[in-house]
Amino acid sequence: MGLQDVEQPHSSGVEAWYMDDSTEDQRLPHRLVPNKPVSARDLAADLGVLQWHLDADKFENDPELEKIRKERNYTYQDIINVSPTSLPEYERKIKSFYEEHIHTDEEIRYCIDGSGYFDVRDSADRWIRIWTKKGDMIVLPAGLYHRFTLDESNYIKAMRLFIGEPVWTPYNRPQDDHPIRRDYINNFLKSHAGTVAAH
Ligand SMILES: CSCCC(=O)/C(O)=C/O
Ligand SMILES: [Fe+2]
Repeated sequence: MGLQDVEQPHSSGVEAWYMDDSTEDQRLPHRLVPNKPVSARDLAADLGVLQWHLDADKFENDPELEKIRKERNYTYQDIINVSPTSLPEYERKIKSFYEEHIHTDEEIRYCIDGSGYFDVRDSADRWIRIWTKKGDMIVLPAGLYHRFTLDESNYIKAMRLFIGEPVWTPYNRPQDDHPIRRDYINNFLKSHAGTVAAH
C-alpha cells in the first residue's frame, strides 16, 4: 500500500508553518510574519508526511488506533516521556533530537499528552514546523530530513510505533548518498532533486 492510499480521518490536520531563520530558543514557534501555513494535504502529497487525530484519552483501548496499527503493520509500541524531569539523560537526548537527521524506517509518533514540534525539510530545503498536540499521530517517512524539539510547555508524552524490532538510530545530515535518502528523493522529491542542497 502506498503512503497516499491510506485514509486519513482529518483533512484539516495538525497545524504546520514555514519557519523563520531566527536563532532564538528552539522552543518558540518561529513563525514567519505573516504566518505561512502548510496544509495536511501538502505535507502528505509533497513530503509523504501522514497524520491522524485520535482520542488520546482512550489510547490504551482504541479501535481507531488498532485499525491503523493493523493496516500499517505496526507491531511494536512503547511510550516515551520527554521533559527535563522525566527523560533520563535529558540534555544529551534533547540535543540529539534537534540535530537534523534521517532514519532508515518511518518515524511514527502518537502524542498522548503535552505537545512538541517536528520540523521537516521541504523539497526546496526549507524548514516546516509541525505542531503535534494531544491526539495527533504523525508518520515521517524514512529518508526525510527532520528534527524534534519540545515547545514552551516543555513536555510531551508520545507513543512510538514501529514495524518489527525498533531501530531508533539517527543518521545526521549530510546523508545525501544514503540509499534510504536516495529512495526518499526518488519517491517524493524527484522533480526537485536538483534543488535540494547538500549541507
Ligand atoms: C517525541 S519522540 C522523541 C523524538 C524522537 O524520537 C525522534 O526520533 C526525533 O526525530
Ligand atoms: Fe527522528
